[in-house]
Amino acid sequence: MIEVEGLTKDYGDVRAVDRLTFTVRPGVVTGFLGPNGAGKSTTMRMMLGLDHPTGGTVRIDGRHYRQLHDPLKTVGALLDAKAVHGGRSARNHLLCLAQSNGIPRARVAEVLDTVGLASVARKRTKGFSLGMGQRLGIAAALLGDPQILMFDEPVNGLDPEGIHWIRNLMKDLAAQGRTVFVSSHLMSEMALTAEHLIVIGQGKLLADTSMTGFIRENSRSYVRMRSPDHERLREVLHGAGIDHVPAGDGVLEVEGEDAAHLGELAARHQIVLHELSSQSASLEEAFMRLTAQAVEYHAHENHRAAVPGAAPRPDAWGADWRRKGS
Ligand SMILES: Nc1ncnc2c1ncn2[C@@H]1O[C@H](COP(=O)(O)OP(=O)(O)OP(=O)(O)O)[C@@H](O)[C@H]1O
Repeated sequence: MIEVEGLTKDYGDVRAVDRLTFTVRPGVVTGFLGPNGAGKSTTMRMMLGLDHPTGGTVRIDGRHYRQLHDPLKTVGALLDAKAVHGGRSARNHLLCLAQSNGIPRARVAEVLDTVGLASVARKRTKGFSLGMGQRLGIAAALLGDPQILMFDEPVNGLDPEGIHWIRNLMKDLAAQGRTVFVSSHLMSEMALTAEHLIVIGQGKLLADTSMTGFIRENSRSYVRMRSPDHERLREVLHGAGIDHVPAGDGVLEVEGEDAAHLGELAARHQIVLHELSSQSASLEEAFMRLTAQAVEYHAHENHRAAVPGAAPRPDAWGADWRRKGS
């Protein structure tokens, strides 16, 4: 397992990671979520001994990364898929890694096969597509057959087939009893992949919970009602002491009541309904609600999404979650 305790990283005046404490356990895929600039990559780099913490510790199977006898056989990582020498073939890249880490050559063919790159193994990697590069990075992570795997944004830029493949691979690795820690900004993807979640914002831990618990605790369930007799419906709801919020287009949103009760109430007052539907928030909404105050980079047109207490705006997702500097 991976144990993070009080992990802190300052870059000058910027506190990128702020006293993080959590444990990543084997047997499940653990998703690592956070807005751009939340500190995910910095945390992963510190886990792998690539950055020095300002404070705190990371233990991998009880040891610091630098104390591991066979690092590649203990923990495999995909951090930056582009960090490959473009002049080398995929096979040679992996052979070099295998040789310098005491891994049998035969393992190279195995992992190339696992990631579906066997047919292009002798091609230079500089001609590789983004997806092929990601697959090669994953092959390198799997090379030492490690029990612990860390992937930073593994589905970035992949097509649906590639995303589907990585999702199944993560689940298979976890089902084999391995520890799988994966960061992503694709919430919908994480909902399909991860069973446990670590959520951070501005370097701080916001949630350490199961996926179902996270959605239950942070999402909002409500009923959408729409009637041609909008004003009268509002009066009836008001008269019954039921809070409701107009959501545009004649829609009213009601929290804390079930749809059947609201439908019967409308029927008793002979109010025609054009819509009566129970809504429960997706992971995207839950995540945006939780991190609304910790989002570092906002789209200009959607400030509302980051205002504390403002209603979540899933439609603002793509804009809010653009990479810094893009
Ligand atoms: N080498 C560095 N020097 C100075 N500041 C840095 C450095 N690396 C990261 N930071 C800052 O630390 C904070 C966390 O960055 P980090 O890249 O870890 O976040 P992230 O969650 O991985 O973001 P993203 O999703 O955009 O990749 C940001 O404010 C970033 O600007």
